[in-house]
Amino acid sequence: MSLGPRLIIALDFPAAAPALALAARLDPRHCRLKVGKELFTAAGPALLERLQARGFEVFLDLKFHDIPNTCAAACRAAAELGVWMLNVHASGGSRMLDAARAAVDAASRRPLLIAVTVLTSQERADLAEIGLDVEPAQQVARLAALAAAHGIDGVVCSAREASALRVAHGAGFRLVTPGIRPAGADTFDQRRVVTPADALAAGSDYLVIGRPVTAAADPLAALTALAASLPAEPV
Ligand SMILES: O=C(O)c1cc(=O)[nH]c(=O)n1[C@@H]1O[C@H](COP(=O)(O)O)[C@@H](O)[C@H]1O
Repeated sequence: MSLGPRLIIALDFPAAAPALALAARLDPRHCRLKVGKELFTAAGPALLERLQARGFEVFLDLKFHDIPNTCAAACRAAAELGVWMLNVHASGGSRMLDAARAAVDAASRRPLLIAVTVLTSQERADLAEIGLDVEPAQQVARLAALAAAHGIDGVVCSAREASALRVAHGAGFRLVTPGIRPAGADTFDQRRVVTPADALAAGSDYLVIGRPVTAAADPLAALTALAASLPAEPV
């Protein structure tokens, strides 16, 4: 099974213009694009249409987390935008996951439905603060098992957890890993970071990369260097 381009560039921009400007320098054969809360709130579905018209597959990262009915309706609306992938929070629980899955299953072009486990910006102390006295890896394993049991296509996690999840859930379970940082790069607010090559070696299917590319003085050069640090795309 070909997974297509493994790199997903996070277009975390405040408006359509800088996002389109970067997309114009990228090749849909080499990467996919992620549109998240900031850009989608600012630019809306029209931007998705423009990116998709340029041949990009889009991960719409709105991390829905709500009562089952509301979450399912949001997933239905997102699927109608023709996106390749969308996500919900696994911690919304099994009834929410079932409702989200039923909504995407009914779509004419079914997107991949991915569940966010523990945000890559969180470490043990962040979980303790919200009443979870566990290591992130343990909570990720729990939430991934819940997602898998409810027919979700995969999870967002740190690549630190990827090898254990690959063993637990097998080859078809998509592992989407943000918190990717080339060695020595600024981690910013991320905590569970992994280098691009280590993330792939650990079994990540897709590497989500934002600021190491988008905040670089020359984003294209940063992306080229990053891609060069990886083994050739498997086909
Ligand atoms: O769902 C996501 O994409 C996501 C989940 C997560 O646990 N951590 C995480 O960083 N993300 C997103 O991945 C991107 C990472 O961006 P950088 O930290 O700039 O590389 C951001 O757009 C985040 O919203």
